Amino acid sequence: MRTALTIAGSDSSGGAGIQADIKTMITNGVYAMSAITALTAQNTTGVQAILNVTPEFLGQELDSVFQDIYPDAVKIGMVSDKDLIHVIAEKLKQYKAENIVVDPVMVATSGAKLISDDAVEILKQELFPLADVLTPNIPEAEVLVEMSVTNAEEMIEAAGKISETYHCAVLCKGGHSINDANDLLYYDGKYCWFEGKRIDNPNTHGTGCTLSSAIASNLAKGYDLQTAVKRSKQYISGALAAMLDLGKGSGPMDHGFAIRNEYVKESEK
Ligand SMILES: Nc1ncnc2c1ncn2[C@@H]1O[C@H](COP(=O)(O)OP(=O)(O)OP(=O)(O)O)[C@@H](O)[C@H]1O
Ligand SMILES: Cc1ncc(COP(=O)(O)O)c(N)n1
Repeated sequence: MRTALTIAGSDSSGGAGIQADIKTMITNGVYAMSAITALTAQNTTGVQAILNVTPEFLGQELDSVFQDIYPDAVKIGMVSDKDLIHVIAEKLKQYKAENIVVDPVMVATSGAKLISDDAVEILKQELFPLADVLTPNIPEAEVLVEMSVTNAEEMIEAAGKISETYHCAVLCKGGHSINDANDLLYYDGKYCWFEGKRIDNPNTHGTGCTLSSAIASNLAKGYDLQTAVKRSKQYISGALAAMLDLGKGSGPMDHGFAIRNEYVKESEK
């Protein structure tokens, strides 16, 4: 069986972070492992508290995983502290990790800041150059290129700049755009769109985590990047269309859709 590792924060409400990643990896047909960067006390209305693990402990988690069950792909989500980012970069290099998907998580759907200001710089310097694909949403792309992104042309320009700077593919996600939910993949100086109809569902807690984990799972299974993104877009659309409505704020998605319909059987092929 192919294997995937998520390096991310725990979300006590189960909608985002490690919990979303593991649900996604299972339903996308890979064995899921985790190295937790932080515990969050969080729900659909906000993030109430964050407790980072120590850099030493994160290093031990990564040693435990890499020295035993080597992951076929690695997804990196919330890492709020620069020393933690440093450890991740060192370990990914030491173990020659492959198929690295970096979701540059900055702000939660609920508005809470999930990364310290000085950590963004270290993320750019140390982790982005190791990534095979970066998956910023529009506000994150704006921070990374210091320009506003309000239409398709600006998405192409921003993704192109990020791709050229860090020498990796960039998937600029369109969930925050006004009209459709079209995502743009920029790689090797080319780009292509993955079109999605906007689903009228306010419960989008964890969409970014889910998409990046689905991409990592599909890369782990040996799909090329374009196919991995295509399958992952299909997965996130299915999870949103299931219209789960839990909690008082922007609720989580229903990964069970994949078990109830043919997605799981299909993903095992
Ligand atoms: N209402 C929607 N209808 C259809 N697809 C959506 C919708 N909202 C988000 N998506 C899709 O979900 C994926 C994640 O995109 P989004 O821009 O929401 O990322 P994000 O902001 O990082 O997510 P998060 O909510 O975890 O922070 C993309 O494929 C995007 O197109
Ligand atoms: C632990 C953790 N990781 C990532 C997110 C971002 O997800 P979202 O923007 O959907 O809240 C989050 N809220 N919590």
